[in-house]
Amino acid sequence: MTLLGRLAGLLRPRPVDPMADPQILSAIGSSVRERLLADPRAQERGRSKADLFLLPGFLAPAECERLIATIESRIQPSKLFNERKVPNARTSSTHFFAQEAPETLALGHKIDEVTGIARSHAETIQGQRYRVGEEYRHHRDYFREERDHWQNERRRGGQRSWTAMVYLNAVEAGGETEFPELGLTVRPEPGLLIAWDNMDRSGRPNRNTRHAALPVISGEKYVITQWYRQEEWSRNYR
Ligand SMILES: O=C(O)CCC(=O)C(=O)O
Ligand SMILES: [Fe+2]
Repeated sequence: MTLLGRLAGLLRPRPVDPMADPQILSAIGSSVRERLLADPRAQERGRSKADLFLLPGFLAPAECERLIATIESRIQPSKLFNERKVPNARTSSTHFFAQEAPETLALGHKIDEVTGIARSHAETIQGQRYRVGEEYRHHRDYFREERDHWQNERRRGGQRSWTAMVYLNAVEAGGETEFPELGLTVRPEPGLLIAWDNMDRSGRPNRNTRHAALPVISGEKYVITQWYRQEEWSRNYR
C-alpha cells in the first residue's frame, strides 16, 4: 500500500469487523474473569491494567515431564505470522500437539476447565522450547486488523481473546516472561499456568498485555501455549 493510501485509511473510521466484535470479546473476557476469580488456585496479577492470573501447580511434575518428551519427539523452528517484518523476533522451536491424541485432548480439557471456553474456540495447542540465547521479543498476542495476516486470521476464528500458557520446567537462569506495563516478571516453574485476556474490559485490544519471553541464559525452557479465538477456530480458512 502507498503511504497516501495508508494515511487515508487511518483517517477513515474503520467499521467494526464482526470477527473482532468488542461486545462478544468483552463478554468472553468477563465470563473467564468471573470464573478465575472464583477459582481458589488463581492469583490475580494484572494490577487493574489487564486481567491476568497465575495458577501454581496446575500440572503435576510427572505430567510436565511427559509433555516435554512429546514436544521433543517432533520439533521445528518457530514461525511467526509476520516473519518478514520482524526477523528473529522469536527464536524458539515449536511442537504442534496432535489434536486428536488422547494426551492432547486431556490437556485441552484441563485448560478449558480453567477458562470455561469451549474447545472449539481453541487453536492447536503448541509446545515451545527455548535453548540458551533463544527468546521471543516483546509482542502482543492479539491480531491487528490493519496487518495483512488479519485477512487470513479473521477467517479462522477471528480475534484472539485469552492466552493460557503452562511452564513445564524450571530454567537455571533467564527465560522469564516479562510484562513491562504490568510490572510483572514471571519466573518459570514446573506446572505453573498463566492466563490473561488480550482484550480490555470493553473488548478491544489491551496494549498493556505486551510481553516477552526473555532470553534463556542457562538451561532450557519448555512451555505450552493455548490461544482462544472469538469464534470457532479452524485450521483452514473459511
Ligand atoms: O514463552 C514465554 O514465556 C512467552 C511465550 C509467548 O509470549 C507466546 O508464545 O506468545
Ligand atoms: Fe505471547
